[in-house]
Amino acid sequence: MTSEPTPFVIGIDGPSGSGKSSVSRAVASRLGAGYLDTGAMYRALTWWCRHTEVDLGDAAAITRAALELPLTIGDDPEAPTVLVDGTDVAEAIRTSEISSLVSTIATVPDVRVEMQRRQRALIEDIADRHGACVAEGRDVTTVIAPDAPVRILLTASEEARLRRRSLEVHGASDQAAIEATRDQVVRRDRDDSTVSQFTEAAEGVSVVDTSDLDFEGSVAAVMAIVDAARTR
Ligand SMILES: Nc1ncnc2c1ncn2[C@@H]1O[C@H](COP(=O)(O)OP(=O)(O)OP(=O)(O)O)[C@@H](O)[C@H]1O
Ligand SMILES: Nc1ccn([C@H]2C[C@H](O)[C@@H](COP(=O)(O)O)O2)c(=O)n1
Repeated sequence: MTSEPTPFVIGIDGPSGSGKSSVSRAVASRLGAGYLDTGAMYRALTWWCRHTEVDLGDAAAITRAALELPLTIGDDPEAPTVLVDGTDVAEAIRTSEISSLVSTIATVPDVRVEMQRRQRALIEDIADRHGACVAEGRDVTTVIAPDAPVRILLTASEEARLRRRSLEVHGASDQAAIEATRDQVVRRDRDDSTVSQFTEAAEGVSVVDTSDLDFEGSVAAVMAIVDAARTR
């Protein structure tokens, strides 16, 4: 009798601008795996709260919105889709407004419980259907999938992360562009790290520092860890 191969889960956490989303998508594509961007789920909830005029100072109202959130998230790493109540919000959730508000939502404890419940179910489903799932965020390696066979903390220096994000958002990395990006990177990480541990690797989590790597180098470093785990 042959047994079914165990679905393979790769968890990648890290601070803002470390390259989690872009590297995770590239790795998932190379592996033919499904992809889950857990941060997109918090962003979608933030968009939904704004859209339905939820008071962002009211934690109970935000929690109710999280429980009711009509979210459909795609798992194709080449084209990850995010629909809320049938509306395509993939672009709308990346605005500076959502980036600056999302931590307020993501630090409500009961919101996290609901999002983590959804994320565990999604990872299981994606891994079952594709044979493997690359899931990225802030607490995948520690809370959502602490038993995943591959767990990676993708880091980069604050300077590198600010430079990357300001290039992406403002098309420049001069001092003015860096200052305009600081809130979305440094303040957001400070707020987010009050509820998740993504600045230091938990036991058993491999660290990939991308500060001095180019994008392909970051992908290759993650692939080397994945390949080693697959042949174990
Ligand atoms: N060596 C590198 N490794 C990964 N990404 C890099 C690298 N150099 C530049 N980048 C670029 O940095 C930018 C930020 O990457 P990405 O959005 O994947 O980060 P992130 O960790 O998911 O950030 P956030 O949590 O804020 O969404 C992207 O435009 C990416 O192409
Ligand atoms: N597992 C996760 C993923 C994300 N968040 C929060 C923290 C971020 O500010 C926000 C958006 O994530 P991003 O798109 O920047 O990766 O969502 C979290 O708390 N836990």
